Amino acid sequence: MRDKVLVARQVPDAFIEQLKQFSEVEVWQSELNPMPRALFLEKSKDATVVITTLSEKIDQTFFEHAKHIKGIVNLAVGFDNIDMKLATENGVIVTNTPDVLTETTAELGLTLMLTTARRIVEAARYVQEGNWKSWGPYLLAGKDVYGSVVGIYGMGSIGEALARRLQGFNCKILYHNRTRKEDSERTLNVEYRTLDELLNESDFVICTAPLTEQTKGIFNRTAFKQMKNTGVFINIGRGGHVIEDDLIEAVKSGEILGAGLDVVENEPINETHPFLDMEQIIVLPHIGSSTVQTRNKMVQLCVDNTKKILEDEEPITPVNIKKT
Ligand SMILES: NC(=O)C1=CN([C@@H]2O[C@H](COP(=O)(O)OP(=O)(O)OC[C@H]3O[C@@H](n4cnc5c(N)ncnc54)[C@H](O)[C@@H]3O)[C@@H](O)[C@H]2O)C=CC1
Ligand SMILES: CC(=O)C(=O)O
Repeated sequence: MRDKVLVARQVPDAFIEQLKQFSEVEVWQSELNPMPRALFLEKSKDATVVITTLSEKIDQTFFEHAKHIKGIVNLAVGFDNIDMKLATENGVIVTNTPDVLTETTAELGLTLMLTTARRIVEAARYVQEGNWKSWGPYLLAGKDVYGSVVGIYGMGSIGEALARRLQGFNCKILYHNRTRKEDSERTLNVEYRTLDELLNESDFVICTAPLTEQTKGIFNRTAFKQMKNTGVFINIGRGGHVIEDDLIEAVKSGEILGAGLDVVENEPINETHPFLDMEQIIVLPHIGSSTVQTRNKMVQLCVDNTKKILEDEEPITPVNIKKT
């Protein structure tokens, strides 16, 4: 019998055709809505590989259902949806999609900085709503990215790609990372700081770290208090890095100027979320990697990783188990 691959998010047909060349395939037919949890668990029962997104939680319940599972192929570089300890204990290979999305996500990070600093969303809405009758409130509202001090929290692939872009804006670039990166300091002209120093000194603080037990809730009341009153917080990491009530309080009380968020804690949010009442908080619907070219590269990498796992070969981008 052929192995079954369960694809939990609709992807272009050409990729499904590739998968069908070496496996049975079941696909959740919606690009927009995640596969319902009960259905995902049911369909995982006879799957050898599942191709997942951040919506699919891979936990104890999953492993109780997916008795034949060999690989979890995550359509994302972040894998905080997966209990890695359990996966490894169960001998299950996990793969992700590093590198192919780095430049696109950094580009979105820079876009979000510029958008937030120059208040592009509110200014465009002001015109759309027919309010541009005289030189309005946005004439004196912007903040320069050019020449500013930018603190990058998490100097990995995306952090470095962002640093390269910010050089063109003549920024002083500070970073905080789990381990100090002396090579990057030399090649990218970035300076290491403790997190406290980074928060104190930066005009923009941008989070590009993975969500882990150590980074969860790191942007909280204490952190925002350390930032400049004119400081802007940008998050392209994960919503879980931020205590959202503390961010709202920090912006309302003027402890920081504003925030641009590509990610929030419970995605998607609806119009009742308090962020959406606040002009100085811009929220995007988690589109860091969302260009057609990059999403296609991510899916192709998932197909290639799946094939390797089914052929008992080392996958291209494993997160945990390496064959010796
Ligand atoms: N908004 C979006 O659409 C996207 C968001 N992401 C997020 O960005 C994250 C980073 O992606 P990459 O740069 O490709 O990963 P990466 O693994 O290349 O870089 C992560 C960096 O964070 C550092 N780090 C880990 N724990 C830390 C800690 N406790 N304190 C300080 N630094 C720490 C690591 O040492 C590493 O340098 C992903 O895990 C994901 O959560 C990634 C892609 C798209
Ligand atoms: C899309 C995303 O958030 C990731 O690749 O981690």
